[in-house]
Amino acid sequence: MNKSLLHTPEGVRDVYGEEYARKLFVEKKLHDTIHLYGYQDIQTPTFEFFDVYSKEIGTTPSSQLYKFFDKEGNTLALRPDFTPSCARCAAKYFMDETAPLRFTYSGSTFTNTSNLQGKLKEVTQMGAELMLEPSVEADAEMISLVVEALKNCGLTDLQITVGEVEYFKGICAQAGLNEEVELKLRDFISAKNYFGAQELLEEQRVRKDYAQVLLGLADLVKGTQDLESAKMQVDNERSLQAIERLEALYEVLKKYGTEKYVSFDLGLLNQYNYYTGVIFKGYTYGVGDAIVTGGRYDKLLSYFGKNAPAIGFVVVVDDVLEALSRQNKKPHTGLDGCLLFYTPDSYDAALKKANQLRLSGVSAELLPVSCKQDCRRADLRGRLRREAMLIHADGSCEQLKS
Ligand SMILES: N[C@@H](Cc1c[nH]c[nH+]1)C(=O)O
Repeated sequence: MNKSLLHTPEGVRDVYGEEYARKLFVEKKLHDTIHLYGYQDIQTPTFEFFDVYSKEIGTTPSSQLYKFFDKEGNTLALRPDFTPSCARCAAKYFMDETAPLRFTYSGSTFTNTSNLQGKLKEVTQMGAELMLEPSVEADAEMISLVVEALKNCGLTDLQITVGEVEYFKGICAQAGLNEEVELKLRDFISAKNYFGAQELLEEQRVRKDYAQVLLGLADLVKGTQDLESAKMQVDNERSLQAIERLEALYEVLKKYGTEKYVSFDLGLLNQYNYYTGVIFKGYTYGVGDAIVTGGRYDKLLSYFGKNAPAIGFVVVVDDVLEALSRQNKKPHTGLDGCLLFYTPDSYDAALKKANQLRLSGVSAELLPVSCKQDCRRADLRGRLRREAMLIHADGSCEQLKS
């Protein structure tokens, strides 16, 4: 046998046994919370026409997409991001709808990053999108839902960093930067590469006072009191309105009681270009990257023919699990059911017992006693905690030790 057949490619992995039980548990907790806010499940395809994720849409760069062709010669791409698919789906089935739409979804996303980055190329995401709702109340609902969902999974140390892309865009417009330069600058600022940003601004001969505000973005605000000082730095309407939106958002978050998890950062920018307003990222300790990302995208649906505002988020389920494990908060998933061992003459009694257990909602696996050792070993390997019983012909059960 070719041993290399047992390996998976870089960036994808198997999940089994107790780890998978924990993953399902976390998914259920997230899903239950999202449902409590009235979000309806939707399922979009794992691959779409390439155009759904093209440059104009503003999602993952084309170089990081898994692209392939169908027999008709269409270019297809594996989903790197749920949001464009949801936007397409909403435009297709709810074109004439004017009332708010709430969707939730979960599944894999795929990004073809370099192996050197050591990142998973297939991750499990669960997310929610609130469409046709332009209000600040919608922004607050999304952020508060993120907090509640993560708390429900067992995470307590949470930090939701909130920014507003219009603050940055307002200054860029005032400074006369074209879109290409704006995107470059955004990437430098996101990567906290201030030398790169400075060089770019000098090269573009940006007025000193604008350059100073752009370079100081990350340090500008941490708390709400500082929002006032961020206002003083700018005199363009777009940036001022962005701050006013954050102030209003903070007031609604207080009504939810989630404001203590929130801090503001006007240097928070996202590589996705479809964001048009409030954006946010959620952090906890144990994982370097954000475990949640989201924001407002009021123009994306118009690419699919429907003019409608929207906001949403995704939780990276794999990262939530990693955080829980690093924080020693592995969810307790309870017993995974029973192994019922039978001898050649106790099969009938064992089947009866198994049926009784199943009727009461307990999982029961029937096994010949001859494989007792092997089965226990397999359970141990997957770190499953299952009770084991030997069933005798008279129906009596003998508890087996692991
Ligand atoms: N799809 C975005 C998150 C998001 C959902 N809705 C709005 N934004 C991401 O993958 O980062």
